Amino acid sequence: MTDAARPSLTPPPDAVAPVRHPDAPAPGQLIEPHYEFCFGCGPAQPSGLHLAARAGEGVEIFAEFTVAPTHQGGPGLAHGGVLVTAMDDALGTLNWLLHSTSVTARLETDFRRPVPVDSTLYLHTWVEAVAGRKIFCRGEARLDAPDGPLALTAQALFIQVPLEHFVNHGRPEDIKAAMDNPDLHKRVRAFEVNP
Ligand SMILES: CCCCCCCCCCCCCC(=O)SCCNC(=O)CCNC(=O)[C@H](O)C(C)(C)COP(=O)(O)OP(=O)(O)OC[C@H]1O[C@@H](n2cnc3c(N)ncnc32)[C@H](O)[C@@H]1OP(=O)(O)O
Repeated sequence: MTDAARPSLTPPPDAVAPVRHPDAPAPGQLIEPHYEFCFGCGPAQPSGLHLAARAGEGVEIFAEFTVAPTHQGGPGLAHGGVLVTAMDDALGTLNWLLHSTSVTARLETDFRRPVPVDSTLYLHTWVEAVAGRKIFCRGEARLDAPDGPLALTAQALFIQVPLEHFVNHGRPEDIKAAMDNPDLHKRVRAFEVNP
């Protein structure tokens, strides 16, 4: 599908190039999960994807995820929704490079080839442009090597939200537990910018 057919995912004429925040993780640095119970990257989520993400040189992320038997859709194949989750998380991790908090408003994914269990998906996501609160991003995922066959491509619109977005909408006991966690406090401070 052409960009013209995806108007809400195409940056408007007044959009600007993304700026890598001066305190963004250095290129090659492993990025800490934003939340230990995140289904995408949280280490405390037993059946989660355990996505491992690194900052790139630009406003970009390189991430890896190995498909486990718990991620199956068809026999021996990754579930499409799981692959979208991996892409969503790798796109969400771009927040660290902009030092903003944003959430997925729209995510369009093209599945280019089946992804078998035990294979590793190499994801690359980047911010294409920013227009006010709107962050236009793209991603691709390749099979078993950073330059392996293309398995997934995606285009997304993220919208910047204040930290209260999470506090106001999350289940209260999880918000309280997260607030009581000093490690999370440290991470949240990195995002203390007003959209
Ligand atoms: C404490 C831990 C901190 C962790 C931080 C890191 C978190 C990382 C998480 C990573 C995890 C992975 C990531 C995840 O999984 S994030 C989880 C999945 N996403 C969500 O739960 C988001 C749910 N949606 C919302 O909360 C609201 O709808 C948002 C906040 C998105 C917008 O509601 P808000 O009331 O604020 O704004 P608005 O409605 O005035 O819209 C503003 C503008 O945007 C345009 N628009 C809106 N939607 C769409 C759309 N679908 N297509 C096209 N355009 C759309 C809209 O037309 C308008 O444009 P314009 O009229 O101005 O031109």
